[in-house]
Amino acid sequence: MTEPVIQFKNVQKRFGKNTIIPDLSFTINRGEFVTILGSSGSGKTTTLKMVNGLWKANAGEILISGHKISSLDLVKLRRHIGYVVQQIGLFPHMTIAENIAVVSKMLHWDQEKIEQRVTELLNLVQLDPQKYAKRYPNQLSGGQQQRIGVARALAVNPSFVLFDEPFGALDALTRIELQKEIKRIHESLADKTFMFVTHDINEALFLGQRVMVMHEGRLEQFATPEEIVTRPATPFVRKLLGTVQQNQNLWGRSHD
Ligand SMILES: Nc1ncnc2c1ncn2[C@@H]1O[C@H](COP(=O)(O)OP(=O)(O)OP(=O)(O)O)[C@@H](O)[C@H]1O
Repeated sequence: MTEPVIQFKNVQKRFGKNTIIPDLSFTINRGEFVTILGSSGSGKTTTLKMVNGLWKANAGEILISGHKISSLDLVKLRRHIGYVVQQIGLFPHMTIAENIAVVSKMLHWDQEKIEQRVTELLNLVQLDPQKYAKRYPNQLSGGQQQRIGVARALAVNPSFVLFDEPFGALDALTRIELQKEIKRIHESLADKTFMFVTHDINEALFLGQRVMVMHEGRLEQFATPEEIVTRPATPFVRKLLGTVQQNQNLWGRSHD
């Protein structure tokens, strides 16, 4: 059964005199993994920030689990929303375990429950708790730090997790490894809704059960990867798909 959990209805977003998003409508269902793909400046991050209330829409309506976002307590809302970004901002003076437990501590979970949860999360992101819990962030590789970012975002069991280019700074092999991990994690957690922003078309098509393609604040297509590839809805989507072919051609030529 599909259950709408994130709905945008004719949402408009302006910064000063600039209209960044003129009129955006879409629905995301519980448990979906949606990727947002688009050119730079197309409004992907702005869209994510409207989901967790960091930005307010200038017009239209945003509904979270059926409630108007304007009627929700934003502090409570954000506890139900994990956020993973490229510069994950782990606290350098805190151990990995302490970094993961920041929000649980704020919510006054007891120590035993916190320790159990940290162990569970380190196992989930495939970092041995014995080995990593007491380390500091600068003792981890970039890929391992991103795994901690994912663990921290999941710490208090949020219903939604927003990812903003989390793997953008990683080398290609680590990136592929983490893409597989995040897909596995989504499959292993029932009913978690993931929204994942990326510039990388392969990443978007691999991860998304549906892919939202944005251009200049507009939704060009919102469909399954298969549909996007076989039936691109607009010239922009077609051009985007063409870049994959162009890269393959470049690669082919350099190996002639
Ligand atoms: N706080 C702000 N004040 C003014 N303009 C902003 C602000 N934040 C974003 N913008 C503008 O809104 C537009 C959309 O930005 P946004 O960050 O959502 O794009 P994006 O698709 O995530 O881009 P990128 O992939 O480059 O991160 C850009 O033109 C940007 O300059």
